[in-house]
Amino acid sequence: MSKQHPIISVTGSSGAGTSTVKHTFDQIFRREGVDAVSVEGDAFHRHDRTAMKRAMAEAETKGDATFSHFGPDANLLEELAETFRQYGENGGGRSRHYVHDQEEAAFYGVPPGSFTDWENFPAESDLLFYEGLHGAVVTDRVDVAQHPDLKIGVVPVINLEWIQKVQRDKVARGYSTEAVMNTILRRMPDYVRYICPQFTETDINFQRVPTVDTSNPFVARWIPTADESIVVIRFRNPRGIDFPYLLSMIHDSFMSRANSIVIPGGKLDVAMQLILTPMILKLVERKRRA
Ligand SMILES: Nc1ncnc2c1ncn2[C@@H]1O[C@H](COP(=O)(O)OP(=O)(O)OP(=O)(O)O)[C@@H](O)[C@H]1O
Ligand SMILES: O=C(CO)[C@H](O)[C@H](O)COP(=O)(O)O
Repeated sequence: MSKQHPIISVTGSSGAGTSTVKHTFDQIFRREGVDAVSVEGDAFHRHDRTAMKRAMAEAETKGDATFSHFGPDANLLEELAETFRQYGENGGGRSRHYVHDQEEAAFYGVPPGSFTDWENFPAESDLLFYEGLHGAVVTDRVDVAQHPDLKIGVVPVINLEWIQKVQRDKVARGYSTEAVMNTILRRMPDYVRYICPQFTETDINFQRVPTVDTSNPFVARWIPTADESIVVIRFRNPRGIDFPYLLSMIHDSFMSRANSIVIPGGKLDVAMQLILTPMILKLVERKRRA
């Protein structure tokens, strides 16, 4: 945590919607004139796609069929924690991009499945914004969660998360349903051990819940729309959250617990703006005063 160089982390599983939520943050940053350095969690994968396949095959020869991108050994979590620590100390650090598909390859100029070179952060920025798998992770070797000043969880209920992953991986990344199912199965132990526990570390969780039948996510032909879902927003510490204001601004919202508000799916963007803008401004004002 740092007054001078604050960090916001948005954490979610693969397909949860963290990249989508980044657009909402980008809008807030642009509108409020906040200069944010962006870090994608995939930049801290340990291996490129070819090396990852090799590492998975090697693990399998040793009887481990669950080596995955969700776990600590497939990622540079120490480096991620060190990047957060360094940014908090002096605003410095570096990142890179993991290129998933042809479109990104055309943009970054390196083939799908590879990394761009590491690049240093610009000399001046207002805050660091992380979006990815491990923004609030704690393992026996590393504590990433201690660094961000604001931690957000993006956590659709699991059937919906799988539908989002299957559709995105098939349409945008060219994988078959079978291949995505195998990835989900491989990652399950790490999902339980390293992804889920993060959502007790986060300050606010946004959990999208479909209101249509998603009981077999592997045959769904489209992602339930905003109108076909509700969102549960849960605050770890509800003190200081102006619930009457949120309830009055978000039509058809209601409190389901003392620290949780439920909103119609179509109001997610406006709810995020109402909730997050004052929090972001507080961090930036604290920085400018420090
Ligand atoms: N609130 C939402 N409503 C409808 N569709 C959504 C929503 N959030 C995400 N999606 C869809 O789900 C898919 C996955 O979302 P996204 O790419 O943002 O996930 P991600 O968490 O960034 O995944 P990864 O870490 O694997 O890149 C996309 O097709 C996206 O359009
Ligand atoms: O979404 C992911 C993690 O957030 C991807 O599964 C990971 O980045 C590896 O990608 P690929 O399987 O396309 O090489």
